[in-house]
Amino acid sequence: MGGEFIKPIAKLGGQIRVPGDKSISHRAALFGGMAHGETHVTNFLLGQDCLSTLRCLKQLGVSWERKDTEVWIRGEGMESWQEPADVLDAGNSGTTFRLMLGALAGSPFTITMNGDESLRTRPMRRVTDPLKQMGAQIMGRQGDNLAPITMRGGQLEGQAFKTSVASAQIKSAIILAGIRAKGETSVEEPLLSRDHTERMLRGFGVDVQSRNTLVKVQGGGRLQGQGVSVPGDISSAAFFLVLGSLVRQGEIFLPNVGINPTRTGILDALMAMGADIEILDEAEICGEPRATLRVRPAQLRGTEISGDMIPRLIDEIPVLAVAASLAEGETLIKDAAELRVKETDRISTVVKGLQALGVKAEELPDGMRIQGQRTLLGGQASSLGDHRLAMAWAIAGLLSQEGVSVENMAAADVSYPDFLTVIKKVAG
Ligand SMILES: O=C(O)C1=C[C@@H](OP(=O)(O)O)[C@@H](O)[C@H](O)C1
Ligand SMILES: C=C(OP(=O)(O)O)C(=O)O
Repeated sequence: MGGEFIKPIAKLGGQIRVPGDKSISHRAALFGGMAHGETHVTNFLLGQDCLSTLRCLKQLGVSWERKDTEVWIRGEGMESWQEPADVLDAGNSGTTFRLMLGALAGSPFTITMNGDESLRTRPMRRVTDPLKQMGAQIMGRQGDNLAPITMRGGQLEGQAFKTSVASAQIKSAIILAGIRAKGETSVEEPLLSRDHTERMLRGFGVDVQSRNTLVKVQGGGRLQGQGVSVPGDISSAAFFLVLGSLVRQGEIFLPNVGINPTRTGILDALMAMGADIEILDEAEICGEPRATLRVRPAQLRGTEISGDMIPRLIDEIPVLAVAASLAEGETLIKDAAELRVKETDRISTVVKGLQALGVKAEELPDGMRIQGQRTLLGGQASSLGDHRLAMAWAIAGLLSQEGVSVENMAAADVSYPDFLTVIKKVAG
């Protein structure tokens, strides 16, 4: 197997400015396209996923301009959206697919949404069912569950939904449809998922009520264009939090990282494992808290990660599993069956990848068990086209004894286009 060879490092230092938050960038672009007036986004993530959202908006007739990480969207309201002449392609992005469906459910025309090979295997009934109940007509493969999915939107009726999984994509799709529905729409989830939609919609002038796991919105709301300053992505910072904790020497500063409490499970988990992470210079801008994170090496110990912690660190589990491999004792991750429906089945792919690197890891139906060890030998690993795996295996390489060759490292472009450049700089 070829791949990108990532060699071990013993020390590192300095400052790493991680790119803009993926969830917040998607929402800034989409809400800007739904709004009236200009939305100016700074620190927009140039990952493939967020570029897919921008492309879909263009196909609907929304005009925007981008210069590096700044985006200007000239919204004319959802009423101005036009039936696209071609299929809307969400690429690898579940967020683009599900949030777009929700936003378009009130549009009186027909769209077809599709995605790449991975996205075409991911479950969509979790959003098509509620949107159908609200009044949209939807057809897709395997009982309207798999892309390509065709929808004819129209008059929607507000409804009260209870979801069986904690998912910000389901919650957001329903709320976005609810803005265009008659009456009240509410979503209650079993555990609190990330709340960027609720926070940002309030900034755009929509009256979104939320209490614990219940969110309500009244139909007929109007979005007003806004300035959105996107914080750095804590899901991207996670790779350096793990690296900085387990490297032998050095200190890293990560400025302007989003620390919304629905996203900081990774900080709680690493600190429970004994990590030396300090949160400095806290500030709140555009309704989203952010801070500088300082990380220093520490002896990590195994822990249990389960329950309401899971939605707060769901995308960080691949790199957390690498941390667990080098912690003292066992780490148990459970209640995380959602990992099976991400870009890959991340329970199976993470466990198999760790095993290939010589780690004792075991797959569980809803998680994994990992035996920590003193050293990680290294070897070969593949991203299997999953961006989070590509980056987790690169971190394993930097922390290994003999290096790791990562097949299809380019998958990282989905959420962190400069990752390899940063790693090479860090590795000297
Ligand atoms: O709403 C979002 O921006 C996201 C929600 C999560 O997915 P689910 O809603 O499927 O849990 C997360 O895994 C994904 O990376 C981004
Ligand atoms: C699951 C992810 O994203 P999405 O669902 O948008 O494809 C992710 O970024 O890890």
